[in-house]
Amino acid sequence: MKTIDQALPAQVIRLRPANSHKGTFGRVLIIGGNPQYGGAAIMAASAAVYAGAGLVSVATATVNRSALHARLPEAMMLPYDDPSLPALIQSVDVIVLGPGLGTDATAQQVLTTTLAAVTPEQSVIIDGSAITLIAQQHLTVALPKAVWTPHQMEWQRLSGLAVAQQTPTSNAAAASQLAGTVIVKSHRTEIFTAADSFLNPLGTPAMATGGMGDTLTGILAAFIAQFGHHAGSICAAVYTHSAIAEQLAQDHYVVVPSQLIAALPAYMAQQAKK
Ligand SMILES: NC(=O)C1=CN([C@@H]2O[C@H](COP(=O)(O)OP(=O)(O)OC[C@H]3O[C@@H](n4cnc5c(N)ncnc54)[C@H](O)[C@@H]3O)[C@@H](O)[C@H]2O)[C@@H](O)CC1
Ligand SMILES: Nc1ncnc2c1ncn2[C@@H]1O[C@H](COP(=O)(O)OP(=O)(O)O)[C@@H](O)[C@H]1O
Ligand SMILES: [Mg+2]
Repeated sequence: MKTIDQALPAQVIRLRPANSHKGTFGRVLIIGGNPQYGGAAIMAASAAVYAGAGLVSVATATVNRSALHARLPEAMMLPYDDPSLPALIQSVDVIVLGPGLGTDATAQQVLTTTLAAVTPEQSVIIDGSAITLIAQQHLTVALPKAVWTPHQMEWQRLSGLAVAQQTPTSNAAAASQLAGTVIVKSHRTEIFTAADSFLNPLGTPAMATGGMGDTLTGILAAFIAQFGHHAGSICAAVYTHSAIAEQLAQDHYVVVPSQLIAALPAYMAQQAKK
């Protein structure tokens, strides 16, 4: 397993070309946020906007509309049970499926609609409740550009490996059974691509607070949208999330996801100039 190099974010995060527009930096769609977990979709969308995605939309429960618009006017919104969801899905480059989606019948319907609408060219980050639903039903997801982001409990559900059995070797074997890339999140996150595996050397217990993983999905989506779907972008996104948290944790007991999100543009400008 390779350790992610501290020079990687500067290699991946580039200065923006002068001749560019919002379309240059990719279209991201966040699908999640039921009436109980609207904040998860808002944090994922905020992270995508602040990490530089060109256009960000959110498909979420209707009740979250005002909160989303008040908190993040840059994002567009569609109710996740709207009949035009498949058309919206097909118009974007990167989809985040699952933060705060929940596991009830509505969530199941949204999952089914989304998996039927996505194409193999699209990057799909599968997180949170979507992982739990897919694991419960033993669904096979054959998307080559899937990026799975389970925490250890979600990974237990998906892989069948109890948390105590989640060693790098057994994680790699289980990850190879899934299409795409698997990010097994823990205090030292591991990343498994088809060809390689990587260890994130950063991260702090100040990150152990609800919404931190929702935030990672937005950063991943924005990095893939801007810098391409490859191991470098994915590892740089994971590293950036933890690097900013470590900086903030020097003088903050807990790193609040919204605070990490607000720090993204400055961190990225610094890396782009290197
Ligand atoms: N503000 C919000 O709206 C929030 C919504 N959330 C959403 O709530 C839904 C349920 O997710 P949960 O993760 O809470 O529930 P899960 O049922 O998936 O996880 C249950 C528990 O697993 C335990 N656990 C063991 N090892 C862990 C590890 N390494 N990392 C994280 N947890 C570990 C934790 O105690 C956690 O509460 C997801 O859709 C998620 O996106 C959460 O992200 C929390 C914040
Ligand atoms: N003690 C810790 N040390 C390092 N990183 C942590 C620690 N606790 C949590 N994290 C990171 O925070 C994120 C938590 O993700 P997740 O549990 O999905 O959060 P949520 O679903 O509440 O948004 C992961 O990226 C994980 O690696
Ligand atoms: Mg999570």
